[in-house]
Amino acid sequence: MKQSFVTTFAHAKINLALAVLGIRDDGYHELQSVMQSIDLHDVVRVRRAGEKVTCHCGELSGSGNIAHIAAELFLQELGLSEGVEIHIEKHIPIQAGLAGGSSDAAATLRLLNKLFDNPLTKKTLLELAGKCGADVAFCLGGGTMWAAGRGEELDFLPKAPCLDLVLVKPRAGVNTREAYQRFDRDGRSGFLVRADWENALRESSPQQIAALLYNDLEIASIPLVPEISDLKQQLLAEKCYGALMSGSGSCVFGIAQSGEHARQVAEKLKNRGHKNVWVTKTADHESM
Ligand SMILES: C[C@@](CO)(OP(=O)(O)O)[C@H](O)COP(=O)(O)OP(=O)(O)OC[C@H]1O[C@@H](n2ccc(N)nc2=O)[C@H](O)[C@@H]1O
Ligand SMILES: Nc1ncnc2c1ncn2[C@@H]1O[C@H](COP(=O)(O)OP(=O)(O)O)[C@@H](O)[C@H]1O
Repeated sequence: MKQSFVTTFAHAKINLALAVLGIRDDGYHELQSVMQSIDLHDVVRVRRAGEKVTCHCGELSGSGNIAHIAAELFLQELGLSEGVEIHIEKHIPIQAGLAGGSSDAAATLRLLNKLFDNPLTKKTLLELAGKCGADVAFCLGGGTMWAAGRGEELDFLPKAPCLDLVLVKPRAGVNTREAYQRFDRDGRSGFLVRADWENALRESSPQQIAALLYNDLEIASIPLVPEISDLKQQLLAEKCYGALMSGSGSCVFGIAQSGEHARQVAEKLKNRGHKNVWVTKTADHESM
């Protein structure tokens, strides 16, 4: 008898703020970040099937998919030799700084734990997530989080208010490793004041949040994809409260004044020939 699927949404994230403090001995960078889940999501379905892991995800199918890697790690941790089948419906753009792959990996870990009757603790799931990638731990629960270390040391922040967002992605993406390499060459480290973020989030003020938007990787990614700078200016010219590149890019988000304003800005960008435009909003933390 065929086993049935379990399904979940894998939410994208934006970095409302990202400071790169410096390079570590392991080659990774020490970060401070305010990470925020958004409504834009992939759909991930998993079921027990066969003796191997299979991952179906259009052009990203196969063992290189980060969700496939996550499933292997999960089964290995439990010493299981059975297989699982993963299906991913992609909606999150790739190489956008929105953690689409990381979120698919996190969703796979969540689903597998459910499918196998919760054999792994939250702590073990976070450890497995850390082995998949720096952003995967955040994507396990999402919400509004303070991230430190490589991005995997997480702490709750006051929940962000509902922010109406316009996302726009240039045709070209940015390879995360390349952005960090560029940062090492040309970048300058800033830092975030956590108390300022806590205040702005507690005030639930989109304007105050917009005033604190910050990303040390922008300066590294703009020479790779110059359109980032232009898109940011367009979002600001359309009276978004603030605009910023997310993560290592190349996606840029604008905090709109309302849902209606976000739709109007998105329409204008589309009319100017920008194809990859989304209207979305912030999403809440989900329990694991
Ligand atoms: C920049 C950020 C900000 O949230 O997001 P994205 O733009 O990828 O979404 C993250 O730091 C990306 O996290 P993630 O995409 O999970 O990184 P990984 O797969 O672990 O690593 C990809 C590459 O980025 C570099 N990297 C990543 C994280 C970090 N703290 N320092 C790094 O130097 C690694 O050296 C590696 O070559
Ligand atoms: N499930 C997945 N979804 C998206 N990209 C994936 C996935 N699995 C592996 N990848 C690879 O990871 C790379 C970066 O993934 P993505 O999530 O788009 O990055 P980022 O958030 O760093 O911009 C992609 O270019 C792709 O080759």
